[in-house]
Amino acid sequence: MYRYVCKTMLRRLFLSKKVSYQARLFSGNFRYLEVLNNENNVAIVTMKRAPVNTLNSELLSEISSVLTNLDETKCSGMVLTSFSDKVFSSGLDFNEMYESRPATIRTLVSTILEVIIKLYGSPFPTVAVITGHAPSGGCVLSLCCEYRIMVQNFQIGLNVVKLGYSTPLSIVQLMVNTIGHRNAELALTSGRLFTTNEALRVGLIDEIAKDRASAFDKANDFLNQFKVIPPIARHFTKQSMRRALLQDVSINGKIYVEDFVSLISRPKVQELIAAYMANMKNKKKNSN
Ligand SMILES: CCCC/C=C/CC(=O)SCCNC(=O)CCNC(=O)[C@H](O)C(C)(C)COP(=O)(O)OP(=O)(O)OC[C@H]1O[C@@H](n2cnc3c(N)ncnc32)[C@H](O)[C@@H]1OP(=O)(O)O
Repeated sequence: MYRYVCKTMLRRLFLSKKVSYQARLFSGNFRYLEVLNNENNVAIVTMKRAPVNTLNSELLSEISSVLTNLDETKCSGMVLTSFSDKVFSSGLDFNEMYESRPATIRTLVSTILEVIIKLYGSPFPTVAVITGHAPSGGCVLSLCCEYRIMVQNFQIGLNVVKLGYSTPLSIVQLMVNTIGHRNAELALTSGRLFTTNEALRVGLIDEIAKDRASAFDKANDFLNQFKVIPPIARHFTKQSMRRALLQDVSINGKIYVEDFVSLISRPKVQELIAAYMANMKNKKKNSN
C-alpha cells in the first residue's frame, strides 16, 4: 500500500510535467527508508520509521548509505521527505540518549554528523519536503538541504536548549547560514519552534505548500531549474558557499561528538530528558 502511494505520487510528480516516468526501487534494502528514483535520476528518499521518524543510529546510517550511493551513481537531485502527514522527523531518539552507554550516544551523534557532512555537501541539489513537525534533529536534516518546502500548520525549529544542552557549533552555523545571526541567536537561545508561517517569514523555509502533492510539485519546479545549469559549475558554487561549515565539521567533528556525549551524560541533562519523555507520554495519555 505504502509503495503504491509513493509510486502514485511519483507518477503525478513526473507525468504532470510531461516527463516520462520509470520509478524503480533504489538498490539496497532499507528498514526505515524508501528510495525511489525516476529516469531523470531524481531520488525520492522517504523516511518511514513509524510513528514519528525518530532518528536512531540505524535510520541515520541508512540515510548516510543512501547519500553515498546517490553520489556514486551521480543522481541529478534528491527529495527528502516523510511517510507521515503529521511528522517529518521528531529528532534524535531519546532512547539512545537516556541512560545509554557513552558508546551508544557516541554512535548516534557521530552518525548524524556523518549525515550532515554528506547531505550539506552533496554535489546534487536537495529539497526537503516537510510534511509535518520538524523539531531538533528533524529541523537539522531539513537545514542541510538546499531548499525547504513545508506543509501548513506544523512546527519547525531547534529546541535543544530546553533539554538542558547547548546547540553544537556546527548546528548553530547551519541556522545562522539560513536565517541570519540575529534571528538564529533569538531562536536558539529560547529553543523556539516556528509555525509554518513564522518559518517562512524568518527564512527558515522557502515555500509553504497546502498539501504533500503540491509540495512535491514545488520541489519538482525547484529541481527542474537546474536542468540547464552545468552540474559541475553548480556543485563547485555550492561547495564554495558551504565550505567553511564542512571543513569545520571535518576537522573538529570528533571534538563535537565527545563534547556532546559528555553533555548528554550529565545527570542534570539526563533528568531533563526523562522529564521531557514523561511529559510527552502524559500529553498523549491526556489526549486519549
Ligand atoms: C549533533 C546533533 C545536533 C542535533 C541535535 C538534536 C537533538 C535532538 O534531536 S533531541 C530530540 C528532540 N525532539 C523533540 O523535542 C521532539 C519530541 N517529540 C515531539 O514533540 C512529538 O513527538 C511530535 C510533535 C514530534 C509528534 O507528536 P505526536 O503527538 O504526533 O506523537 P507523540 O505521541 O508525541 O509521539 C509518538 C511516540 O514517539 C515517541 N517519541 C517522540 N519523539 C521521540 C524522540 N525524539 N525520541 C524517542 N521517542 C520519541 C513518543 O514518546 C511516543 O511514544 P509512545 O507511542 O510509546 O507513547
